[in-house]
Amino acid sequence: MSDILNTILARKVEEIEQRSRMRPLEMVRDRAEAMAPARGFVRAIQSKLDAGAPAVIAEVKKASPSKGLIRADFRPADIARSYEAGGAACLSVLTDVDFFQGSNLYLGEARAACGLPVLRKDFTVDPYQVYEARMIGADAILLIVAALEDGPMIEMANLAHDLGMDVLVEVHDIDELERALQTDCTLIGVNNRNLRTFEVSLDTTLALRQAVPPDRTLVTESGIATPADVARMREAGIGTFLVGERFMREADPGAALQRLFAT
Ligand SMILES: O=P(O)(O)OC[C@@H](O)[C@@H](O)c1c[nH]c2ccccc12
Repeated sequence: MSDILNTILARKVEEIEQRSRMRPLEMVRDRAEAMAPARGFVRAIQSKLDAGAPAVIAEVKKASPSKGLIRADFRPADIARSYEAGGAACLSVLTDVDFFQGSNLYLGEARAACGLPVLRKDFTVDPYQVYEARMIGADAILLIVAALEDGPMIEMANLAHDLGMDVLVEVHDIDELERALQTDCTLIGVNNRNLRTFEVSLDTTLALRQAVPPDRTLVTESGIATPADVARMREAGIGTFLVGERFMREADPGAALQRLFAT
């Protein structure tokens, strides 16, 4: 099977080999463990929800394999400040270099420019990356169930928690959701985009909604572009959103956030 997800994962394994030769695991682990405590990612979402407001995880995303270059004028610090002013609960920053034109540096720049908790958005397949995430300042990581066996998924979720980070566990269908529920992660992301075909449908979220237990928080991810999309999700009881492209195409991403979620 040579779909895009498999291509990315194969490259990721090489990338981790290269990185760990440059900077061995022990060094990354020591630095991760010496970091100041993480900002509470789940906590920031919960406080929006408690106030009756939508909780928006606003994404800092320059490009993607499906859309190519999304934002030419890409300054992560400015984007982060704009998102914070626009009422975002948290940020998500793409750090994958080869497929999303992301960077670990972008995460640091965005985080330093605001007070929001930041998710490192990458394809996490090895504990090395969990330590690395904390070392670069991440407050949360993404685990994509489609990319992981159960053992490593649970192990890396536990490691992230031990390092004080929160975890967003991403699923696309009911089988993946059942696997995700083996972890004790609060945030369950339902990706409306199929990472193998790039097809996007908000029906993905609606189909899985009932199967997410009440002690978890469903995060609807990808393809949210219009007030009608937001209304449809809110009518289904969903309050937490991960949005990238829609904001990245606007000069002022935070103002676009405010407009999209104005009721
Ligand atoms: O730009 P969009 O359609 O608003 O989507 C944001 C986010 O959901 C998407 O970037 C994403 C969701 N899961 C991922 C996994 C890897 C890379 C990217 C993603």
